[in-house]
Order: sequence, then structure tokens, then C-alpha cells
Amino acid sequence: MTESKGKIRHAGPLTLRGNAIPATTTDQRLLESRGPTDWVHADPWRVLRIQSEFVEGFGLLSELGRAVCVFGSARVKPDTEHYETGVRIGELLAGAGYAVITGGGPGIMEAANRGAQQAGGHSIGLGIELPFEQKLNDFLDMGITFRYFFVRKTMFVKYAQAFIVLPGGFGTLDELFEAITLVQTGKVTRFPVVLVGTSFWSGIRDWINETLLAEGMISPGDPDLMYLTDDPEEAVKIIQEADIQREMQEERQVEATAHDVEEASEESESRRR
Ligand SMILES: CC(C)=CCNc1ncnc2c1ncn2[C@@H]1O[C@H](COP(=O)(O)O)[C@@H](O)[C@H]1O
Repeated sequence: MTESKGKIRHAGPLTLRGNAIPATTTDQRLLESRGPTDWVHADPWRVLRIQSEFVEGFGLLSELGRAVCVFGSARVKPDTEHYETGVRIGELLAGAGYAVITGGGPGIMEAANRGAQQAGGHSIGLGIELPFEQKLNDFLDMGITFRYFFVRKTMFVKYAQAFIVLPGGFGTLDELFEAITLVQTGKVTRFPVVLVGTSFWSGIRDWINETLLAEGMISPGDPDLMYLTDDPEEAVKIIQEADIQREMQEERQVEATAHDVEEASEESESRRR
């Protein structure tokens, strides 16, 4: 087909006219064994890659069971206070029956994975492809490296029941505020977000109260979406208690539904009589 103005081409769901009509068809480009390959870097092709990342991620994680994400700096070194806290939290989570999910990198991520593995738990790393050479840490039972940050973030939120956030930089803040925004907007419910390290986090906590809340940028209950502690045991206890609450609420919902069904069937029975 030529590229004259009046022509029209339907390509799947697309309608193309005039100069928008490509010189070759999709099938031609697919079957062409040689020739320009820059189309693999085009956006439509990226969509497939994005889809395939979702498929891989869902496939790997769908049978995970209860899990908690641990976030924190990629830069802290072993034998430092924050690293040791990360190890302890990994151990405690594993002891409480939670799989530990991290970003799969160094620092706090490595610490939490190390702790989980040390305690015989399930240790998972969801890594990210970065412009500089970077490998998954050595303490993972299961690891996957994502191309796209947003796909990886979906996995963190979908497969964890809670977030624990240790000291960190931009990456950690991004993950923290993503989680809180999802809870604030009701996209995820009953999802505890626990900050560990009171002296590190109190500055931002105070700013949230004294500036965000004071200027009406958030609602009065919003600062309570985050728990703040120094104690790894307390962090894990907060998550366990939230789990118990969630189970109780689910049971109440099941009972209420059963009760409604019973009432409805009694009513229709008496109408029939
Ligand atoms: C030494 C170095 C910079 C390595 C970067 N390698 C990384 N590997 C995997 N996840 C990462 C990495 N950097 C940042 N992140 C993500 O962002 C958070 C840490 O970023 P930050 O250090 O707080 O800002 C982690 O929870 C993780 O999910």
C-alpha cells in the first residue's frame, strides 16, 4: 500500500491514514530476518516487555504466603548499627512465619535477606536493572531482576502484608511514600507501615505533623498511618497484631454473609409456605 493521503490501513485495533501508514506491515517487519532492528526499542514493543515482567513476577510470587517487605538504604555496610538492625528484623520476620521481600540489592536489603535466611525463612529479592553493574545479593532463595521500577513496585505491594522501613535515601523515601499513599487513598487496606529508627525518622515525622498537617495538606488521621519504633521486636509485633485484626475482620465478614444467606433463605421458605 502506498502512503498517499486518501489511503487507510487497519492494523489490529489501529486505523492509520496518510503519512501515518508505515511502508511495511507488522508481519513483514516480524518475518524480516535482517534489516533495521531499532523497532525493538519502540514503545509498543516495550509494552510486551512490561507485560512479560508482570507475568514473571506474578508467576514467581503467587504462592508466597504471608510476606513483609523490608526497605532501606543500599549503601550501609555490614557491621554497622543499621545493618545489624536489618539482620535482626529479617530473623524476627522469618521466625514469625513471614517471607522477607527486599529490593535484592546491598545494604539494608542484604541485611534483611541475610537475617531471613539465617533464621531458616524464605528470602526474596526483587532487584532492579540499573545503569551501573549491580548484582542480586547472596542471601536470596528467590530473586528476579526487573527492568521497570513500576512493575517491581507493584510486586512489593501485591505480595506483602506490611512494610518495614529502615533508614535510607531517595529510593527508600519513594517506597515509603508510595506505601502510605496507597493506604491513605484506600487502594490497599489494613497495611501497616513501620519505620524503624526514631532518631533518623523523627525529623520527617515532625515535618509531617508541623507542616503538612498544620497547612491542611493531609488529614488529621494520616500521620497515624506510620508507626515509629526503635525496637525490631515491636515492629514485627505491630505487623502480627494487624494480621490478627485482619483475620478477625475477615471471619466477621464471612459470618455476616452466612447470616444474611440464612435469613434470605428462611424468608423465601416462609413465603413459599
Ligand atoms: C550501592 C548502590 C547505590 C546500589 C544500588 N542498588 C540497588 N539495588 C536494588 N534496589 C535498590 C538499589 N538502590 C536503590 N534501590 C531501591 O531503593 C531503596 C534504597 O534506596 P536508597 O539507598 O534509600 O536511595 C531500596 O529499598 C531498593 O528497593
